Amino acid sequence: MRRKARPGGGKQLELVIDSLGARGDGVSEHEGRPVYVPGTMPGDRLRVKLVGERSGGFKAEILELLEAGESHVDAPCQHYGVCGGCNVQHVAPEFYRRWKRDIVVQALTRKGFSGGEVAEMVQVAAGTRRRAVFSALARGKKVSLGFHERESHRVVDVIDCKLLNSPLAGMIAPLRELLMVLLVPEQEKADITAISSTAGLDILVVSTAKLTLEGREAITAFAEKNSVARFAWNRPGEEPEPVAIRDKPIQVFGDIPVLPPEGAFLQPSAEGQQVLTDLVMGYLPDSFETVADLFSGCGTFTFPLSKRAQVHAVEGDERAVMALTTSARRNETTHRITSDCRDLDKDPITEEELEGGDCVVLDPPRTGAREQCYELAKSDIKTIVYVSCSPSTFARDARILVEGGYSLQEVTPVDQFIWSEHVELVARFEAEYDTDDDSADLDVEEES
Ligand SMILES: C[S@@+](CC[C@H](N)C(=O)[O-])C[C@H]1O[C@@H](n2cnc3c(N)ncnc32)[C@H](O)[C@@H]1O
Repeated sequence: MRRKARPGGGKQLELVIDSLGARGDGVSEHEGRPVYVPGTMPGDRLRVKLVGERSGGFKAEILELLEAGESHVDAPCQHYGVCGGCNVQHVAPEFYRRWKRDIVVQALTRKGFSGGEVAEMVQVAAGTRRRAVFSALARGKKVSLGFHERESHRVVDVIDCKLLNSPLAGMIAPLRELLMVLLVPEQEKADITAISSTAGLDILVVSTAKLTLEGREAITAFAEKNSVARFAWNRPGEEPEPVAIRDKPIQVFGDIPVLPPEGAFLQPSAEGQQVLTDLVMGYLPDSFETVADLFSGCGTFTFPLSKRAQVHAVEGDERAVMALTTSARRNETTHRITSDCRDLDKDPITEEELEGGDCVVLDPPRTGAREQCYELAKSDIKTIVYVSCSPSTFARDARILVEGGYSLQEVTPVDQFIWSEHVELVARFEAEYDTDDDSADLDVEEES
């Protein structure tokens, strides 16, 4: 039988890296096509092997680093190069800051913006991650617990992770021990969302493994020993079952305590949450009466916003809306909070529903908020603050808003996903002066 030809042919060559691509790989050129080499930097001289195709070019692996570029530094983590979590730990801090900010600038210039709107990037420190999703896999008598290798289903057995805060980092070894009881008998796998809260860890395991009596007892003992507030088990397609509840894993938004559902979306670090909240608050006008908080989650921005105005929070996850409304009912906020569970892609808040509102804050998932932005573009909302975790879908949506008569005033990149190619941002749009508006004409005449 003939063996399938390997893309790139396994060919070996020597090259020099020219730039760092948007996915964090060094980029060079071979036969007029780009060559992407993970773990490399501009100025690196290397011997590589072509191992596949990517984006009209080649993927390559390093065989030997012959000479390192001046911004190529040693990665601080022992799992670097294998773990898919952090692919740019080899980049010197100053180069890293410029490269990450530039990802935002380039996404905007591709959509016809000048890029001059982009402010300096705000960085969150390593060692602060309070929410992480781990993978676990039983093989024989062992369980690997950590993160996926890059572009692979293999799990890197993480000993030490530089991103995690100390409660999460300290949980890895005991959790691995526990998973031996839970996953080894059936040789199962699991996804584990772990969140640190003021009351202790909040852990959700999603797995098809059957939970035995021995497993339940092991979870209870683990929870007692490791300051776990809540430990829930979730078979896919079923509701999460709380197996051990020792306390309420409360999160605080503004100064309002909220009890999120198991495995809830939260900003990955408390520090990042504060940075984003401060930017959102700072981009809103000094005084306004109403604001819609779209894609509100459990109320990260809703509660701080409620100190300044009446808030209407809209979110697609029913359990998150429940957490938000329960907390709004229990805790006095200065202004009223209303909420709605709604799919904003299929059923965006319409131009008519937005009528008379002052401001909108939106924080969609990576796919952006195209349908919602078409409605916003037609509305008479004065200020829109857009929080995004994807510069490219943000730039697409920004173009919709600008074509609808908004101006993009400022964009601040935020680095919460440290040592990865992911970058977040907060942006402010203002409604442009409408010359067809008679009342606006009148105001100008009266002033002059
Ligand atoms: C990036 S998170 C932001 C959540 C919140 N603003 C925060 O900072 O914690 C995006 C939120 O959008 C929600 N979501 C995703 N798709 C949605 C949709 N089509 N309609 C409404 N909400 C959606 C998710 O459940 C998630 O809570």
